Amino acid sequence: MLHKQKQKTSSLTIVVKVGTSSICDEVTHFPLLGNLSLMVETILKLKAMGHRVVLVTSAAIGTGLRRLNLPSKPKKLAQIQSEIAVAAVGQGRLMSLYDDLFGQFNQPVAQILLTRNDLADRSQYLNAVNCLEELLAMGVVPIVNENDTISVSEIRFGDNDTLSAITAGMVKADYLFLMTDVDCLYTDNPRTNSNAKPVFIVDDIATLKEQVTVSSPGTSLGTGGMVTKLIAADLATAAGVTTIITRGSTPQNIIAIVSALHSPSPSSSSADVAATATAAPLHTRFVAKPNPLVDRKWWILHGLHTAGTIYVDAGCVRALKAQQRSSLFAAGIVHVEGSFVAQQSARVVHERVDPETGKVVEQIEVGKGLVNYSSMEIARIKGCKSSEIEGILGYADAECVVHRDNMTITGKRAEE
Ligand SMILES: N[C@@H](CCC(=O)OP(=O)(O)O)C(=O)O
Repeated sequence: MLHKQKQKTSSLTIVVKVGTSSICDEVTHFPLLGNLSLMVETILKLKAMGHRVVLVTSAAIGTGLRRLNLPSKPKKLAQIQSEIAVAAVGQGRLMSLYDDLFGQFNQPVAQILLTRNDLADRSQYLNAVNCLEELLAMGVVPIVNENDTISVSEIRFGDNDTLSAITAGMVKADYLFLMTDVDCLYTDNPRTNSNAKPVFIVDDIATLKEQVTVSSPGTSLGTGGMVTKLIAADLATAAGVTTIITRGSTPQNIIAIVSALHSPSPSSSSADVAATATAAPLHTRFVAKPNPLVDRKWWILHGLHTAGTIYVDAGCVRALKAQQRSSLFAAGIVHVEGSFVAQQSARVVHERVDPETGKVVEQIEVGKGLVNYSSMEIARIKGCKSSEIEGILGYADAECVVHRDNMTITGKRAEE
C-alpha cells in the first residue's frame, strides 16, 4: 500500500528522542561527543529550514555514573534510591553539555523535566503544553527528560520512548524520531538472525506485532528497547504523529528522511512519493492515524496514571461503543479492582466468560475514564440503577460513574 505524506512543507514540528546508547559510551560512560555534535548540527539545520524541534534526551544516569566514577548502574531494588541520586548528579552535567554545544551556535536551550504525576493534573499538563509552545515560539530548543529524582516506580515513565511520544502529542508534532542503535525495525533481531528483514512502513501496530519478533531489551544503561519503541509509536500515531525509527549515530539522516517525505510536489503521484521515501536512508515509518484523538481524550488515555480497573458487562460495552456513546452507569459494572478516589482514572475492561465453564477466556480493554466515585463507592453501587445510588451511599454526586466526555474509548465502535 502506498502512502502519500501530507504535503506540509513550511514549518514542521519535530520531536527527536535520543537514547542513552547514542549519548554515552556503554562501557566507559564518556559522552559520545561526535554523535552529540552531529545531533546538535542536525537540529540547527532543521531549525534553519524553518522547523520547530524538541529534543527528548536520556543519559542523566550514564552521565552521573561517569561523574561519580561508578562502573554500572545499581540493579538491586534497594539501590534504586542511588540510581536516582546518580541521575541527579548527571542531569545538570548533561544539560551543561548540551548548552555548551548549542551555545557554540548561539542557540538557546531550555530544560524541561517531567513526571507522569505532573501530567496527570489537567492544569499542570496544560501549563507544560503552554511552556513548550512558548519556548518553540521564542526559537528555543526545549530539552526534555524524565524528572528521575522524584519519579517513584509506579508512576515512572521509566523509558524515554514513552515520554517522547507524550511530548510529541503535547506539541502536536508532525514527526517523532526515535533514534536507536539499529537502522530500523526488523522482522527479528538482525544481530542473531541473518534472515531478519527491514520493516519499511507500518500502518497497523497490532498487526505488526503478530508478524515480527521483538526481543530487544535495551542496553545496559538505557531502559528502553524495541518493545518500548512500538508502544511509543502506537501512542504517538494515535495522536496523529508520524513516527520514525532510525539510527542514532547518523542523526543527519533525519534531514534526508524529512526531505524525502516532503520533497515531491503536491501533484506527485503516490508512486513518486513512495519512490522518494524509499531513496531516503533506512528507517521504519509508522503512519499517523488519520483521525487522531482530540487533545483531552488523548490526555485521558495517555497522560493519566491508571489507578484501577472497572469491569463491565457486554451490554455496557455495546452502549459505550455505540454511535451516540453512552456514559458509564453503575448498572453495567460487574466489579472493581484497585483503590482509587473520585477524579482519578480507571481502565474499563470487559471479561468474556465461557458459558460452559464459567471461566474468563478473554479480557477486552474498552477504554479509560475519569471516575465520579471512588473504588469503594463503586463496589457498593455496582449493578444498581442510578436512581438507587442516593439510597445506597446517602448521596449521589453524579448519575453516572464516568461521564462520556471524560472517557476515551479504545478500539473500534461496535458497529464498525
Ligand atoms: N531518564 C533516565 C533513563 C531513561 C532511559 O534509560 O531511556 P533510554 O535510554 O531511552 O532507554 C536518564 O536520563 O538516564
